[in-house]
Amino acid sequence: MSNVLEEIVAGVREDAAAREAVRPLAEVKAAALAARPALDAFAALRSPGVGVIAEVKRRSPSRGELARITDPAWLAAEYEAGGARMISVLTEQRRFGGSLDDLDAVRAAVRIPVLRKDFVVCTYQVHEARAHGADAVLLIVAALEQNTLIGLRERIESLGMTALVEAHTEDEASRALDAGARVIGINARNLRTLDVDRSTFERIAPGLPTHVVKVAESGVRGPLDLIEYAAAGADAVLVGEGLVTNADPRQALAELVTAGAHPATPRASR
Ligand SMILES: O=C(O)c1ccccc1NCC(=O)[C@H](O)[C@H](O)COP(=O)(O)O
Repeated sequence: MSNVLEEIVAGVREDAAAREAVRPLAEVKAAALAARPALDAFAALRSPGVGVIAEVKRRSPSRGELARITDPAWLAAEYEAGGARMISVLTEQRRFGGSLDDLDAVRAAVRIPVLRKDFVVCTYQVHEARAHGADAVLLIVAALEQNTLIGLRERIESLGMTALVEAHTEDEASRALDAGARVIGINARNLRTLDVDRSTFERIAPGLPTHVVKVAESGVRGPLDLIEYAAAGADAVLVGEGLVTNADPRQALAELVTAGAHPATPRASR
């Protein structure tokens, strides 16, 4: 694990333990079972065109403060109106400024699937995601032992949600496949240097089987970046900074969606 990832995960474990001390697992499990059934994020990502997963992202280790998001529900509704396939909500608090309150607000504001984007390392967080209305949950291969990765993926899917399994290298992509992932994100952000290298996707994605949904994560700042990822086989892109720093996120999103639906993109008619 890189140092940044290790530090983030250590904080996440402490915070999850603190929440569990207040609201025990049994209670969260009951709330997850009582929640409205999860929407089918897998189907949403497989529909024609290159989909956009639009992220609610306040700040990050690599870029510091990105945007003062005072109303995540408004932002998510703008994303939905612009044509987003799914909303990604960063719920990690210490380094990204997110929270489960953001997840609640976004869930209540949109009809499309919502992803809990966090550093998920235990089953408590998975049940918590469902209890707060998430339809999909991110799992980062680099943060997890293989048996834990398999267990968490199975738990996510047993609750009707979709696991987006994130890889940064060929080895991690093959671990994601071995763990049974149906949706694999290739993140172009190197977790040691935090630099973004979009060629990571074109290096790794062609090695993945066609039945796997491929999500290109990080580094999309405009339609040309989406087109580049689409040419390399992306089914969807995950975009944070390029949207939250734009004065008109709905318009910025709509421009990406238009590019993703263009007949020249490989997925436009699929
Ligand atoms: O964004 C970071 O600095 C970061 C650092 C360490 C671990 C994860 C990090 N980001 C999470 C993400 O994967 C991005 O938020 C997501 O892919 C969107 O990226 P971007 O469009 O470049 O904001």
